[in-house]
Amino acid sequence: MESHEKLKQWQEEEASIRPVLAAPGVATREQLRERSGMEFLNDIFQGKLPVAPIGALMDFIPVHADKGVMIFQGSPGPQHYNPIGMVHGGYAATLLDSCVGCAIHTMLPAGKGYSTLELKVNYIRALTDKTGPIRAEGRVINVGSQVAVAEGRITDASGKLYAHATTTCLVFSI
Ligand SMILES: CC(C)(COP(=O)(O)OP(=O)(O)OC[C@H]1O[C@@H](n2cnc3c(N)ncnc32)[C@H](O)[C@@H]1OP(=O)(O)O)[C@@H](O)C(=O)NCCC(=O)NCCSC(=O)Cc1ccccc1
Repeated sequence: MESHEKLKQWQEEEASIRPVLAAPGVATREQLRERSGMEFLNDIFQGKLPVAPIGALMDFIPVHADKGVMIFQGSPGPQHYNPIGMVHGGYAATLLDSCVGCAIHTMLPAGKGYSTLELKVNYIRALTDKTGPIRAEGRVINVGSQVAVAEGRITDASGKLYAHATTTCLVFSI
């Protein structure tokens, strides 16, 4: 697909998903415990559970979840800058932490939770307010009974890579 077609597709997908999402908030422990990771994320997509407040703060949304895969989309703007002229590294780190963690969550059964133990980010090229929509795509590498690992990549609609990450998460009963 040509990059301008992909850009249009990304913009249309974001426009169709945003109105369905519920207000930002935090699920109760019971809502978390009784759903598998896929059920939990599907309920967020259907507006039955709140979206993450960090997404509202930093202006990114979930756009896709499947077994082992999670994608967020955002458009970096002036509010995300550091004082030296490009998007703060925390923006990419936040999207990458989100997509790799949720990718792991898609593999967990009901009654299991997770938390990031470690995140390693490589910044390949600077994000700016001209970059346009970007996607952070997380993919599971392995999910064990106690430890899960995943990787994530931030790209624009032309496929240009901006940052990538690996994570180690703890898996535990909730
Ligand atoms: C530049 C480099 C570090 C090294 O790249 P190289 O190994 O030499 O690789 P390569 O030559 O392949 O170039 C790759 C791309 O880089 C571009 N480019 C190259 N040289 C320059 C240059 N001199 N100036 C500008 N751009 C340059 C080049 O055109 C190409 O892009 P293109 O293919 O044309 O689209 C690159 O990895 C990078 O920008 N990473 C992102 C770092 C980042 O955003 N960190 C997070 C923010 S920091 C933060 O927030 C901390 C903080 C907090 C609070 C307060 C203050 C600070």
